[in-house]
Amino acid sequence: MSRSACLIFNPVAGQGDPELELDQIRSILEPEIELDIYFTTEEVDADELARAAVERGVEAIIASGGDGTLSAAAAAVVNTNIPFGIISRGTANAFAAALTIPDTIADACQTILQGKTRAVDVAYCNERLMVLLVGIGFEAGTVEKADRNAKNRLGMMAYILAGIQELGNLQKFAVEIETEDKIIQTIASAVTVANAAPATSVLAHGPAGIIFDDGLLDLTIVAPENKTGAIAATFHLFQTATAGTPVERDDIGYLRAKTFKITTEPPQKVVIDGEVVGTTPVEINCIPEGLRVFVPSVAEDIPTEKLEGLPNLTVEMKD
Ligand SMILES: Nc1ncnc2c1ncn2[C@@H]1O[C@H](COP(=O)(O)OP(=O)(O)OP(=O)(O)O)[C@@H](O)[C@H]1O
Repeated sequence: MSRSACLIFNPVAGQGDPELELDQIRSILEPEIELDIYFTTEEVDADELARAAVERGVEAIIASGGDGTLSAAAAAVVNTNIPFGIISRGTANAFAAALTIPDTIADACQTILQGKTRAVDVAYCNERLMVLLVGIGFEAGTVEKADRNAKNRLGMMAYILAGIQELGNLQKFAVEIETEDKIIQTIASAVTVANAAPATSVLAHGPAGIIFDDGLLDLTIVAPENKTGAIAATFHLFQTATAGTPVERDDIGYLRAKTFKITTEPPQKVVIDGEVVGTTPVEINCIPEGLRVFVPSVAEDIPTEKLEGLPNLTVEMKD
């Protein structure tokens, strides 16, 4: 056995049985990787454990928990060049979906065993790390309503129901957005700045695709007139995010930049990678290739050919 890693494990994440899940991780990884295992507690979070691991000079850091655990651990690993492994066991698992990493324990462990890494961008939002996205306005209410209890009872449905409830409270705010080369002022209900985003984070999907290693961030402004408009806008975002096409509604706008300074009137709550962490104003700066992540060695490319299933199909390969 020549490889070693620090495994940071959140024993209360998700809705599974943590003992069984840890056994499964150990049974797959330990034949090849010597694991030094640390548990998060209410007092000691993944960030603190990962910082200590970086100081010990570990070969790799693997975090296992929900998006909160993964984001906290990643904060300590940024700009260290230490490879970072992700084993998602949370409710939303947006991290894995956005970075195209498998979200089952078995496949996530295989990805780490394969050993292939890829440099991905990250960003700092008011000095706090963001790997996925920052949500201003609408998203905070959704995250606050989907608390630990609701997630334990309902899983992913907790977020969906909270989102529907929040549509009833839709608030508008004045926003000023400053990039490297422009200043924009408008009225919005949600502003989302994404480095990487799963298709389920519909409010981030104004542009056709969010690329997590292009050195840029994508900002989407959603500004519906009323609740009916909000439902129509959300549905349109859902359709375009799924199809990978840009939005085409007057009440949704988007732009791409390295840096965003955002102020709102009145101040709005800010959600970073799924956690409510303060209020506007925010300054968000992209850190190109700041995190080295274990990724599947076979990229999950969109297939360019599909023939099987066609009637009376024959395929003859030419010399
Ligand atoms: N041993 C523990 N006991 C109680 N709380 C813990 C413990 N370890 C971590 N936590 C808390 O768990 C939260 C992070 O949970 P995490 O995001 O990993 O899982 P989740 O909430 O199930 O997933 P998701 O973010 O996908 O909804 C943090 O607030 C952290 O303080």
